[in-house]
Amino acid sequence: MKIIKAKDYKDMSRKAANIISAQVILYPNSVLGLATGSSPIGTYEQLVEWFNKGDVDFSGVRTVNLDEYRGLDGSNEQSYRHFMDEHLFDLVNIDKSKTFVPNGLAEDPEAECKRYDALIESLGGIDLQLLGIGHNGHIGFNEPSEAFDKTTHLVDLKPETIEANTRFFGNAEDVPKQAYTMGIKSIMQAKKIVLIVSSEDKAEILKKALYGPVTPEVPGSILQLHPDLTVVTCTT
Ligand SMILES: N[C@@H]1[C@@H](O)[C@H](O)[C@@H](COP(=O)(O)O)O[C@@H]1O
Repeated sequence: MKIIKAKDYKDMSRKAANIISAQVILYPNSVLGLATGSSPIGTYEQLVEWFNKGDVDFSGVRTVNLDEYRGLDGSNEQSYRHFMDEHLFDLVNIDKSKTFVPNGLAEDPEAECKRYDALIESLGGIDLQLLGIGHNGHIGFNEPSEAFDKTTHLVDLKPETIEANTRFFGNAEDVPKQAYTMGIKSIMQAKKIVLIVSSEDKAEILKKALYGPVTPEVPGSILQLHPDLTVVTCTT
C-alpha cells in the first residue's frame, strides 16, 4: 500500500487526477472504474482542465461506475449516471456509449446484477478503480455486513448512509433506500486502486480500514489485501 499525503482537497484531487491521467496516457483504451460522491468531484474537475488543455485524450477510454440508486432514471439529477455526465462525461471527448452505470430502473434486479458482472468481464476487468469511502467504511455501496459480497448486488442502504446522502436530496425520505453496487470481487480484481479520502471526519474510519482487522464489518478493510493500492488523503 502506498499512502500519498496531500495538503488539502485541491492537492488530493490533483494527485489523484495525475494517477488517472498517467493511466490514460500510457494505456488509451483503459477501463476506468469510477466513483461518485463529493470526494471525486475535484479529481474530475482537474481531469477536465487537463483535457481542455489537450493533455489527456479520453476517446479510447471505457468506464464502469461502482453503483447506482435503485428507482432513479439516468436523467434524474440525483442519479449517479447524471452525476457522471455532469462532472465528467459531457465535458470530455469520451464515447458515452462506452460508459456504464448500473440501470437503476431495471425491472429484474437479479438479471441486472448478472448483466453488470458480465459486462465488467466482457471489458476485460478494470484497469484502475477510483474509490471513496463512506463513514461506516463502505466502498461503492458495499455496506458493513457479515460477509463480503463478491458480485454486483442490490443493497438495502444503512440508515447512516441514507443520512449522509440526504445532503444531496434535501430530505431523508427522498433518498432511495436501495442501490445497486459492484461487488468486492470486481473492485479487488481491478489492477490498480486509488482511494481518495478528504474529510477530517473520515480519519478514524480510514485508520480502521487501513490498519484494523480485515472484516466485512468495515468493507474498506479488504483493500489491505490489494497488491496495488494507492491512498491519497489530506486527513491527518
Ligand atoms: N456510493 C457512494 C460511495 O461510492 C462514496 O465513496 C461514498 C462517500 O461519499 P463522499 O465522497 O460524498 O463522502 O458515498 C456514497 O455512498
